[in-house]
Amino acid sequence: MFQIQPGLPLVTAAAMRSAEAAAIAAGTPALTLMERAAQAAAHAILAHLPSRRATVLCGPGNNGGDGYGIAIALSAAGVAVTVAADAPPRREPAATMAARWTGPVVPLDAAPPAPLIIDALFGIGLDRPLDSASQRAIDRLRGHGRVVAIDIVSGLHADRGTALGQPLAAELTIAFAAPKAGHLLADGPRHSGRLAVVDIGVPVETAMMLIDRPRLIGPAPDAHKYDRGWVLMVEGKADHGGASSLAALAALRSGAGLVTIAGPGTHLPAMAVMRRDDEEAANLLNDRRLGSVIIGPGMLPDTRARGWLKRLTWAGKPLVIDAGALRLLAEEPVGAPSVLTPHEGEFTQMFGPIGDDRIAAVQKAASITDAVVLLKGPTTVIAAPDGRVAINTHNSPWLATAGSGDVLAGIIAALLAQGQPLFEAACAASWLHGDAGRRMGPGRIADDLIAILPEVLAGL
Ligand SMILES: NC(=O)C1=CN([C@@H]2O[C@H](COP(=O)(O)OP(=O)(O)OC[C@H]3O[C@@H](n4cnc5c(N)ncnc54)[C@H](O)[C@@H]3O)[C@@H](O)[C@H]2O)[C@@H](O)CC1
Ligand SMILES: [K+]
Repeated sequence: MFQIQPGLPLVTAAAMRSAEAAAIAAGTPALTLMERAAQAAAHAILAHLPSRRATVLCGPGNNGGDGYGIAIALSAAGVAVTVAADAPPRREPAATMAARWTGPVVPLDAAPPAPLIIDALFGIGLDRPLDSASQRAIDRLRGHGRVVAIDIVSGLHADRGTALGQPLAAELTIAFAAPKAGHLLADGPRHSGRLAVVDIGVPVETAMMLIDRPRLIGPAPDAHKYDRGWVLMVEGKADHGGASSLAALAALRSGAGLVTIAGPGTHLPAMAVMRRDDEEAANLLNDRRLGSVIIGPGMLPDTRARGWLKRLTWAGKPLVIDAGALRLLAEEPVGAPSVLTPHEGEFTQMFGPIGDDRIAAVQKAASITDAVVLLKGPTTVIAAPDGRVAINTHNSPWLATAGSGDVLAGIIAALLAQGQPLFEAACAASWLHGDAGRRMGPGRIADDLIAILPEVLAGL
């Protein structure tokens, strides 16, 4: 039913450097790349934040070189530009670019406030906290002009998004060739402003992507309810029953044809949901029409949960393992193809502290568990054991509400039951869940997220 778009490629600093090296080896001189970058950035600046006066902060490396190139292009377009730099770059191609600039240059400590401030101090080469001269210039200009960051806000770690110092938050970031992971993680989103990606003729190859809107293909005219996916929800504790109901309903609302709840309770969250006791439900695992299983919402790590995980390992159906069931994985790894959906607390309990490098932490977890791991949070990171990584920023703080995770588990299970591969299902579900969140507002609860899902699907 869904076609998952590959998404926008995302790069680390290392991937960007090898793409650049490949472009240079294929015959494009580094100076040409810098000229293209500067032209494209100046063009974007004139289009998005036109101004008659600008200060360009130029650093010691190629990001600084881009800054000189931008200064040249903006001056040619009639903007009064002052470059602020403590010394011109010494390495090529930045040195050549800087030598072409014949306009005013002042030391960083004298950088004049201007309606437009262009931050070309450091790009993907920043490897330590901002030096004191750069930090002072940034602090002095903060609040004294609209800021455009070149490639990445100076002072953000290109791979982790963590702030190395107190960077100048930008209104617009112009990224070359591809977004960097650092734009989207940790401190990245609140410092980067709008992100404009400009083409400089450097093709990037990467196993990392920014999740994009999935495409919905309606059911075939002769589709049977089983073709639309049959999900089994292993119910949690009766007094946590709400979690299972939310997951079951979310699976139905995101397109599953049929949902069966396994457990001794009596509550049915919708007319279309069937209930079977544990023994009957275990037999369903032999039915080849059963597409996926959710285990964990509302569940305690007890004997029943352990029994189910054993059965599920043996059955081999695609699983969504969430909440209570995650805690059991340390004692009993699950052999079936799985998507694990921990929040930060659960992740830390399972794998130890996340640390600064969120992507590396999730990649490691995927490799240890041989499962797709989806780490929930303001920026969701998903990793597959084969090394693929996806980041989802299409979300909303309204998603931080009780039961929201159960809804996500239900959406993933519906997509798995429809035959989507694990990684793709997790990526698309994360986007759909985020889109529902964006349609929420004050006073809404997880039940409303489910009610919004048809609207989300209709908007695809
Ligand atoms: N990758 C590409 O294909 C292209 C990259 N370009 C630009 O090149 C940039 C990368 O250039 P570089 O590798 O020269 O790196 P940067 O310009 O980001 O900075 C590296 C320089 O800063 C120094 N440095 C690092 N951290 C510091 C700190 N905290 N305090 C003081 N000095 C510090 C380093 O020793 C080095 O001299 C990109 O971000 C982009 O702006 C563009 O010119 C176009 C092509
Ligand atoms: K920069």
